[in-house]
Amino acid sequence: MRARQVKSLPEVAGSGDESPGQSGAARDGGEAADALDAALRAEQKYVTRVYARLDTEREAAEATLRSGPGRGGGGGFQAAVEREVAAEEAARALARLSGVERALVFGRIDHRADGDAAGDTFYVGRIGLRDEHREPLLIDWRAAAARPFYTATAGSPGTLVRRRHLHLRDREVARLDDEVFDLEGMSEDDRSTIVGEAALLATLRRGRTGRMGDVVATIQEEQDQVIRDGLQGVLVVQGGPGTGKTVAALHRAAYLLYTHRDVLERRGVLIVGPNATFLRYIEQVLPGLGETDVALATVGELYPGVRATETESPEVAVVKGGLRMADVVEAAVRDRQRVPDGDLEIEVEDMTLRVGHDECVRARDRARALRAPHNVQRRAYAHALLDALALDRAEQYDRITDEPLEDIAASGGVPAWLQELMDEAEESPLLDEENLRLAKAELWQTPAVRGAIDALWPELTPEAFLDELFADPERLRSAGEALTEAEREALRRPAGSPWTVSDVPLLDEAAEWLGEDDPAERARLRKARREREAEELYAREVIESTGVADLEIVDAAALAERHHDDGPALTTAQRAAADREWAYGHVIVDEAQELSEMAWRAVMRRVPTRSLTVVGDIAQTGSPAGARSWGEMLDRYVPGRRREQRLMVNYRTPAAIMRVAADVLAAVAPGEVPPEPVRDDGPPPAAVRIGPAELPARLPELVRAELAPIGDETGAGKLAVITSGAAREGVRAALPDVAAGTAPEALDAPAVVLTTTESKGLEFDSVIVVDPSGIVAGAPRGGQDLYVAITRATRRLTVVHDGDLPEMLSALG
Ligand SMILES: Nc1ncnc2c1ncn2[C@@H]1O[C@H](COP(=O)(O)OP(=O)(O)OP(=O)(O)O)[C@@H](O)[C@H]1O
Repeated sequence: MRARQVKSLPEVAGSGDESPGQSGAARDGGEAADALDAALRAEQKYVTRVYARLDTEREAAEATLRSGPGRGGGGGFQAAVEREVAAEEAARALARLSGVERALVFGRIDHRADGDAAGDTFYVGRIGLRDEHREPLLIDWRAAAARPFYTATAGSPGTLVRRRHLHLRDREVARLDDEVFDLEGMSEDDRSTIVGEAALLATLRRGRTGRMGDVVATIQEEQDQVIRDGLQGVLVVQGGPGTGKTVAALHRAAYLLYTHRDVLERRGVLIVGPNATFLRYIEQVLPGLGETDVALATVGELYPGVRATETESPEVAVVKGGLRMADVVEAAVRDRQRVPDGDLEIEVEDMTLRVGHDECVRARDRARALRAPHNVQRRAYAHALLDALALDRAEQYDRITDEPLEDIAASGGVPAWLQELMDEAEESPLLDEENLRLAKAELWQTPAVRGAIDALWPELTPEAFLDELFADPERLRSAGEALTEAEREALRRPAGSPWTVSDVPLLDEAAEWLGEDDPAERARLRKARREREAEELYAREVIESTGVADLEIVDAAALAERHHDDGPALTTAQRAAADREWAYGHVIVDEAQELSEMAWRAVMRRVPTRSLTVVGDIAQTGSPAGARSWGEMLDRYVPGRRREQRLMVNYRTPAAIMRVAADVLAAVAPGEVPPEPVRDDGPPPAAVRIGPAELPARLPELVRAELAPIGDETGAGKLAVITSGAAREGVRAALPDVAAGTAPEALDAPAVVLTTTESKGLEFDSVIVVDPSGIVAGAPRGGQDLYVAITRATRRLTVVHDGDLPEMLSALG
């Protein structure tokens, strides 16, 4: 049973009193109303003060920005940097202060009195603010002092005597919810971690807007543990649908950046999510949480320069996602490092230059022995062959000039002085160092030589390499020994085919083996990186020495960048996203169950410190190349070193829908326990039988009927029609006016048609699932897809079917 200790004022009489610790003794209605008024007035006064402070700070930042860094003003580089620091600080402060207008203050905690001394009271909000005397006015939700607001439970309230939720409408205090902790006699129930229930349920009842809500005011204890877990190592967050995994992961990103800013501001945080729609869905939340330096990417975007969105058939996805592809890529790279079958022979200016087969093999082996990627090893191979070719040419020249003399010598007519010269020449090397260098350079410019070396050991981009591999059955056969004939056949496709999501980890793998293809570009990047680091160090020193060291709002890296190239300042996230070899300070993977083994390799490469948060639900794995267990994917990277947190409370799906979902879960993942729903509202889910022929007439009707109550209740509801792949075209034809797919506008539309894959991670007030049997039959993990589809609803679920309902939905029959 859940302990219900939350009362909305005015039920909690006396809690309007400023003195903490009073519990709700019964009073008559008049007194309670007075208490509520007094409480609201007192809180309004405080909230007004906090907003006034926000305005003052905003104006100050604006004024600094208006005066600008100033172009002139002398004072040398140091002064120029100082002015930039001030402007930079002001710009960042302004961005920070502007993003928090809504619900700036949302909580208050009262600590127990200590002897005669009154207990401390703190207000908790989206950022920290101090008054004009530098006294704390508002505590940042991520600060240690705010922690009890999230962690206190009836069972373990710590030193708290009261927690209060403040609900603001614009800048007005609209409602208060109090929780008065009774220190005696309240047993701790597992589910009593759902604290602030009234505040929570109010948040949950809000209509969906197509954007993930900001739930910073109602973070729950089990989520708080996830958010504030340490930075080091791998944290796995396993939880059923709607348990707030994404919410917790986003708040964790904000929390980590706040708490470990020193490490993370320069290295950044990467969030990997399932699809572009999903990332769009969450990206507005991050600035709201006070952070902008977080890079978001799908797996299809992990390799700079490619944005893959197309997926493959399950068979191809399984092959491309499997670890054996790492061997295939390695073997295919080695296949591009050839020696000629016999001797290497090249026609140059009427002369046949020759390098013996054995020498070619030695050159290749020496190049391969270098611990360097293919394109770098190629240079060693080319040098060795050029050496041999230059020598061969010199010998041939030598023979030509020597021949007439040798003829004379053979006839015994060589004068002594000439014999001496010939002996000397015999002993001295044919080419000195300088001549060798010149000869090699010249040969390198000769098309026949360059062509021969390119053919043996070509310089390769990952794109060209993979394209050629998949287009050439011979290459696939040679490199794909680890695969079956059918698997190799599955990989085949015409040259120039568009990149798919499962190609991206392979491009990344290939890039590791091949290395940068342009040494000059690589050197330029290295030099630029070194210079920027020096600038950053300098900017940091200036920031510290000038005393504007409220460092959380000054980014030395961005400042140095601006100084460095005078171009637009790039954020850490932007720089990181453009650099394949960027090492992030922390990586968060959401819907992580979908990542293939090859995708995990690409992710792990981006975080050599193995500081990761892995968020997902094994029972929702839809991708045939995705995870069956966390150990299967992660153990090889962090053997025995991962922590696991489970989220067990479902904040999204009402109990009646969850009962149906539980049957599906039992069928597809018998070991998994469905999360317990918090909500018990909304109508029972329904099944409607509609044949394909009737869809055009009846589906629009159903959509209209579903949208009407949503609109009436909140005015901002959302509906999704989630369909099987097989029924998709029919559904779209039946709903020509309804948005479809993952285009950005679709999120803002009142209704949208999606496939199960597209609906991953999203939620809607009302969901119509079309063709459940088709969903189950349409993919190797179709049952999991159905589980995902029916758990997207926050209020209403209708299942449209033609034949019999699948067995696992029999509760709807
Ligand atoms: N503490 C909370 N207070 C208010 N709302 C919450 C809280 N935690 C989660 N929610 C809400 O519950 C819903 C589900 O959260 P979220 O999308 O993070 O779940 P999830 O575990 O990622 O789900 P899925 O696995 O199905 O994608 C969201 O609307 C979120 O705002």
